[in-house]
Amino acid sequence: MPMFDAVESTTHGDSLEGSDQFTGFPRDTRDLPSLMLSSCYPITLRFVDVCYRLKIEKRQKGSRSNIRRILGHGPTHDQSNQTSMAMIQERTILNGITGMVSPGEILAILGPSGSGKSTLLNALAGRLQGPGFTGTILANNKKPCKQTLKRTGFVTQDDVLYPHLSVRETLIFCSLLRLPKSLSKKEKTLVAESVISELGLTKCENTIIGNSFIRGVSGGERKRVSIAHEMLINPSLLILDEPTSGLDSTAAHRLVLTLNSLAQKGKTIVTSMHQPSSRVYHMFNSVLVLSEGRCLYFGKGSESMAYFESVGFSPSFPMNPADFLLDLANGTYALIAVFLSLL
Ligand SMILES: Nc1ncnc2c1ncn2[C@@H]1O[C@H](COP(=O)(O)OP(=O)(O)OP(=O)(O)O)[C@@H](O)[C@H]1O
Repeated sequence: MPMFDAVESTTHGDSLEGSDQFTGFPRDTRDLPSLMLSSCYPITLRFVDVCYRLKIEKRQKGSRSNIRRILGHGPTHDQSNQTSMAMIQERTILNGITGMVSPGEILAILGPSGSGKSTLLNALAGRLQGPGFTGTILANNKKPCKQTLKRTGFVTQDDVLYPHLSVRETLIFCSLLRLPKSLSKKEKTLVAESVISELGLTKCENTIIGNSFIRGVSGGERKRVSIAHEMLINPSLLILDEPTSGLDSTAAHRLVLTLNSLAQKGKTIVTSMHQPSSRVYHMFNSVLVLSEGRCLYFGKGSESMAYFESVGFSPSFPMNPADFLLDLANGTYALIAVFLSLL
């Protein structure tokens, strides 16, 4: 891809000649803003057999005594003995998830609530550790190193932004905090301004963020600010947890168009999504459908319907592929349980 020309020679290395180790920004910052959004170090992300198991304490009679404790009526001796009879149960949150996504592509993780989307995104971002986590995650065929993790932007479901700052103040403030010391204050401000323009936030740059008590930017603009916040570090891999939740179909479409334009610039994008419209669905290069922690489908979004038709599942009338996949993942079709048990 032409936009990778600047880094082609270091495709699998972790040193970017002539650029900052932290951000991949060019050291020569004369044309910093435009360069920062157009060049990035390509990351191909592969994940193989990702599993996550949790040990969960299942209390047999504890819930009642817990309520009594909250209400200030401490448990009796007998009840406290019952509480201690807790059973440890193992729960599988992710079960053998495999897939990959390349620079320039959007991988969408679809699935009903509780199917493991956020857990998988956390795993891909290197935020999931502990004995319950197994499997392999590779960035450019290597275990992600510190530099790769620094080039990973993670937009969480619940963004934490300062309600009293304007969009512009928020991004300049974050830019001053997050960008390396090698850049001057003026350069950091330029980076923030360029991100504001890239994310289509110019119109509301002087509006305060706000919260449920103070009126501020709209829900869609707020999501864009969260993405802009991560864009400040010029990530090669951008992971987003439900970036369209709470948005209407048009705002969601606009936001995914923005993600698409970021992907076109060579970024690798992984996003979870609850209920994409069909026009949003068609913008995904690949789709991974989760159902109770298992992978129901991984492949091109455009081929999912043909695949399910080939194994005996097809809707009785034309419908949005995303709705159909979610119906399948929710077990709406009786035979899907049998199909899942064969996976
Ligand atoms: N640390 C934890 N302790 C107990 N249960 C957990 C933990 N982490 C995840 N889970 C459970 O794992 C399941 C998957 O959670 P996850 O947040 O990944 O789902 P999700 O698909 O992102 O859901 P949503 O769309 O509602 O955000 C849920 O049932 C959740 O309760």
